[in-house]
Amino acid sequence: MAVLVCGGAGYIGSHTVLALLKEKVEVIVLDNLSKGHREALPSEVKLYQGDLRDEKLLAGIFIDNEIDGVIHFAADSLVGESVEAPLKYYENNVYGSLSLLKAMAKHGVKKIVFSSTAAVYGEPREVPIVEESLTLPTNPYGETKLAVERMLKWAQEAHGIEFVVLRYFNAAGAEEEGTIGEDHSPESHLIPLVLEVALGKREKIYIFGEDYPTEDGTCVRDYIHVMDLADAHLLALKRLQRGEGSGTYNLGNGKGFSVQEVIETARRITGKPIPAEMAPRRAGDPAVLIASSDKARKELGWTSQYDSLEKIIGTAWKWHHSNPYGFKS
Ligand SMILES: NC(=O)c1ccc[n+]([C@@H]2O[C@H](COP(=O)([O-])OP(=O)(O)OC[C@H]3O[C@@H](n4cnc5c(N)ncnc54)[C@H](O)[C@@H]3O)[C@@H](O)[C@H]2O)c1
Ligand SMILES: O=c1ccn([C@@H]2O[C@H](COP(=O)(O)OP(=O)(O)O[C@H]3O[C@H](CO)[C@@H](O)[C@H](O)[C@H]3O)[C@@H](O)[C@H]2O)c(=O)[nH]1
Repeated sequence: MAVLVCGGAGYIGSHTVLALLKEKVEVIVLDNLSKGHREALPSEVKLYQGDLRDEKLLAGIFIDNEIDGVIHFAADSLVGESVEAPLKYYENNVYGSLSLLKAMAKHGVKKIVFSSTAAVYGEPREVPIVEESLTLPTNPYGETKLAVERMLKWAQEAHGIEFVVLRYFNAAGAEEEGTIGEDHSPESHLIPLVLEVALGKREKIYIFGEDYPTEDGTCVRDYIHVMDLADAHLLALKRLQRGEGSGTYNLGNGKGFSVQEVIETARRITGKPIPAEMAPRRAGDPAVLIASSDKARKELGWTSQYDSLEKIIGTAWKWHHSNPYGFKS
């Protein structure tokens, strides 16, 4: 089977490509390299360097390749930026997905796995968060992801496109051998920033808020290893192949760690002091985000291999330590 991976040169996409290749799935990647890296992909992978919104390019890809299914990672995904530039998010995330779904409907491709996010829930009313929890995004990023989720539902009804929506919590870590890892520019995620301090690339880490209603006052998040996410995509594709129908799944470890706990764990793993300084809250940050992934375990057969913060930060450190400047291109 051949799978088109949109955004496959990005962080989670490139790790998923590795998992697909391991299972001998033929992979075709579409990525405009706005955030991704050619180097993150094995040389044998066919890369179309172009944009999801380029309808001619998409038509060509579907005509030239026998594509059985699509995994769709391509999006802008910075919460803060989305508040400042909401239309950019509607343009890329909603219009890009619309363009993809139109091409799929036209070329008779009926399976898609879509990257959604915990940000669709907004400020949770209960933790752990289950899939039926209220979806009330507090920023345009989450709003655009929810809009695509709804578009998928209608595309299924009208065009028979079956979907698996995966709502990831906080992706972190790197492929075990340290060959690929996270390299965002600018970087905004906590774990890579903390490790950049350990590497001496940054002076200190700023802790955004110490007055949250949590045990140590800092925000709590559910960190999930990128290879566990990659596995979930394979399982989602298999579910669609078995004809078990569409579904929406949370993906997290079901355990929350505070910003302070992340920093302390990174200090232990790296053996570096990692200076930290308190800073004001970051707009739009919920205090606690923890997933219930029971549905993914039950219906996809998903399990987490990297279920401790030590394992997650350990693999991230291996990547950052041996590639302090990330990918070359
Ligand atoms: N990283 C996380 O913690 C996290 C959590 C929840 C959801 N997600 C979602 O998962 C997906 C992947 O996240 P990531 O961290 O790997 O991001 P990323 O930025 O590393 O990867 C996205 C890739 O898509 C490409 N891209 C973006 N717009 C494109 C377009 N119009 N045409 C072609 N290519 C395009 C980028 O160049 C990049 O390679 C995103 O959809 C994101 O919203 C990420
Ligand atoms: O320099 C920093 C960076 C982050 N944080 C805090 O660390 C936590 C985690 O932040 P970050 O790594 O930026 O992740 P989130 O903002 O939680 O968002 C991630 O996880 C969400 C799902 O939970 C996804 O929707 C987003 O795409 C993904 O970026 C938050 O409380 C931040 O306030 C700091 O204190 N200092």
